[in-house]
Order: sequence, then C-alpha cells, then structure tokens
Amino acid sequence: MNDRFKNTSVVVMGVAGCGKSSLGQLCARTLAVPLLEGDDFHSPSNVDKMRAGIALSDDDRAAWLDALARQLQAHPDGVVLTCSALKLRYRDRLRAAAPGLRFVFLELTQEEARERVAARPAHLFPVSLVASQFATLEDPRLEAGVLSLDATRPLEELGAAVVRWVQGSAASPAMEVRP
Ligand SMILES: Nc1ncnc2c1ncn2[C@@H]1O[C@H](COP(=O)(O)OP(=O)(O)OP(=O)(O)O)[C@@H](O)[C@H]1O
Ligand SMILES: O=C(O)[C@H](O)[C@@H](O)[C@H](O)[C@H](O)CO
Repeated sequence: MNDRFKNTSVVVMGVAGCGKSSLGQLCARTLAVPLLEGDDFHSPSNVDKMRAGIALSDDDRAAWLDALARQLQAHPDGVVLTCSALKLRYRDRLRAAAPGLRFVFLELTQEEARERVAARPAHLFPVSLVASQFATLEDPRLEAGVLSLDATRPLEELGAAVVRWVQGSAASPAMEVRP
C-alpha cells in the first residue's frame, strides 16, 4: 500500500443522513477498531443550535473538530470516526492530527438526504437544515486518501468496499494522490 495511507483510521463523512453512523458501526466491527461517533463530541450549545434549526458556523465547529483531533491522536492503533467533515479545512484539521488519515465520503442527493432525515423525527437534526449541509459541503473527491461511495448502495456492499480499500487489496481511482 502507498505509504501515504499507512494510517488505518477512517473518517466516515458526509451530510446529515448519508449513513455515517450505519456504515461506521459496520466498519468498526469488521476492522476490529473502536467507533467514535462525532456527534457525541458536539457541545451542548451546538446540539441546542441544531435542534433549534440553526446551522453550525465555522466557529461552532472549531472546538468540536479540536476534540475529534484529540480523539484521533488518542487512538494511534486506528479508529473509525463518524464526522460530517463538510469543508476541506475541517478535514485538514483532522489530517493534521493523524497524517495519512482516510476519508470515506458517502454521496447522496439532497432529496435522498431529506427523505432519510425526515424518516427519523426524534433525531437532533431537523430536516430544515439539510439544505445548509449541501451548501456547506466542499467536494472531497479529488483529495488524497478519499474513497467516494454511493450512499444508496446496500450497507454490506459499502462496508466490503471500505474494508477492501483499507486492507489495500483493491486499488481505487479515488486513492489517486492529488497532483
Ligand atoms: N446504505 C443505506 N441504504 C439505505 N438506508 C440507509 C443506508 N445507510 C443508512 N441508511 C438509513 O439512513 C438513515 C440515516 O442513517 P445514519 O443515521 O447512519 O446517517 P448519519 O449520516 O449518521 O446521520 P446523522 O449524521 O444525521 O446522524 C437511517 O435511517 C439509516 O437506517
Ligand atoms: O457539521 C455539522 O453540521 C454537523 O456535524 C452535522 O452534520 C450533524 O452533527 C449530523 O450530521 C447530525 O446528525
């Protein structure tokens, strides 16, 4: 495997409802590493904001990303982290803590995300905020160490693709290093 990708930690990223928690759980179990749910590290004020239908700002996310970066450093043997990681600078904050960090980007349309979020009304994240997630998202597909997957594929298929990628047995165009 390319030396750039020796780090076995994986961030499962994407907008609300893309399936980060579902795929994260499966991958952590299969890779036999701990799972960290990024949402568990949001401050109470961030949670209150989201529940109130107010999108998080860069400032709101800064301390959260710092906490996630510390978690990555505390798990040098590898971990699966679920984190929206919507902007390049957020991803770079995490990469700075764990060089060679991989990202699995779960792609889906805004309509699909809305449908999924609307189907779980008890969740902290309201459907009214889905559009802001897409407005904030910076496409990670050309970044090094990013595997992009169709979030509407069956979970088992997604999990198998991640494990193949991490274990280095399947080359993926998404692994091309950015020139
Ligand atoms: N591959 C899939 N195919 C079909 N449905 C899926 C898939 N993955 C997840 N789901 C469903 O989509 C919904 C959202 O999934 P999940 O909670 O894992 O997303 P999430 O990205 O972690 O969301 P959030 O960040 O908002 O918490 C759930 O109802 C889940 O069962
Ligand atoms: O960066 C963000 O705006 C947040 O992390 C959101 O993505 C949510 O926490 C999550 O998706 C809610 O379910």
